[in-house]
Amino acid sequence: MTELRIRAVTAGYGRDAVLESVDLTVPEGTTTAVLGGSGSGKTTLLRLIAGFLRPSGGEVSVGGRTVAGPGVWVPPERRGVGYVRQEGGLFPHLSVAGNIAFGLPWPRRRHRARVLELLDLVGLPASMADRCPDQLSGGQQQRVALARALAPRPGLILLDEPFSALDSGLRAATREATARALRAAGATAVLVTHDQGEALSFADEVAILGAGRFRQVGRPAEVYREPVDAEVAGFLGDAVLLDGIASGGAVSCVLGSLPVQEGVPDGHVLVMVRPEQIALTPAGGGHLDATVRAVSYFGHDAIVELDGIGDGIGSAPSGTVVARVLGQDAPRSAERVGLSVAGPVRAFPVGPSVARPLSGTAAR
Ligand SMILES: Nc1ncnc2c1ncn2[C@@H]1O[C@H](COP(=O)(O)OP(=O)(O)OP(=O)(O)O)[C@@H](O)[C@H]1O
Repeated sequence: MTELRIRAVTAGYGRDAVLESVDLTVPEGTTTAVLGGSGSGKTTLLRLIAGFLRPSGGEVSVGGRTVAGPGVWVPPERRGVGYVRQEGGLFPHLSVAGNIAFGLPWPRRRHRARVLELLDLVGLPASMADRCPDQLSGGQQQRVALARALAPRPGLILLDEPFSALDSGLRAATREATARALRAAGATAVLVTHDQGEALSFADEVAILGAGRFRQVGRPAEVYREPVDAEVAGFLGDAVLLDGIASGGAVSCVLGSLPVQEGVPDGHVLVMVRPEQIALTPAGGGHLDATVRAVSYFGHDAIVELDGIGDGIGSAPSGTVVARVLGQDAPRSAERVGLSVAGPVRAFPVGPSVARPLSGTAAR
């Protein structure tokens, strides 16, 4: 089992630093998902850990051994790190067994039993061993790529958006098979993804990368419920953002007076409410009434845009407040409904010099 530690690492291409003095620890046997926008440096981070890129400062250690740092450089093949790419990258001219065996050290490449064990680990039947990659579905190919990466028993596995090319059903099944295989192998893993649901459901910890550094690292429920700022909140899921005034443990905003999470100083704040915190009732049955402006129906749930909300501070004629409800409970457009908010809500202090109109927006 292997811990990954990254300390004050700066890296990039030429003179352009993509990562600036970043720190990250992935405890042994756990998975951290790195979430960030396109171009934020997720792949650069994996290349740095794998040894395909040298840092210009800082230190990377794998299993307590420094693999990159001042005066130290361990080449990729000697780091004991597995890498699974977005497209799997199987060798088309080798069978499934040949691809997996390629990941084994030379003397063991003929060990059929180990190949079959690895197929089983990633949830594929032994009968697939002699197929060619083009006779497999995308999800099966990704599982073979994972088996190949796990073959030499690396302590650390890097997964670079390995599910993103798969359709949603296959994606979920492949993700679950991967999580099971990683647990069974006891591997430490770093998953890079654009998909917040994937990051929150797959990993023990989520690390949000932006502007060259980690903006927040924490357990999924912690980063979802207690994001450090509005931008991170928007990265992790839908967020209704409202101007408000905090005072004595409550905030006043267009949704009324709401209990606020601890530690928010009195004053002007940006209030964050997750859409599922807003419950809809028949008109007159909640704290406030509102009018349904539009409904986006997804089957299992629906997003309901609301306006005409009762008298909070600064009623928000141009802002958007959205609620997430069960699909079967979705109201109709133009219907008048009641709403109430399950607190406490999150709020971010706003500097006194920042003059903002009181309004509401939905970061999606
Ligand atoms: N080989 C390279 N040479 C120069 N610049 C590069 C190179 N590879 C990546 N970059 C730049 O580094 C930045 C980070 O790229 P990176 O691929 O790490 O981002 P990412 O978060 O993985 O993006 P995406 O989600 O779109 O894959 C981008 O601005 C990119 O243009």
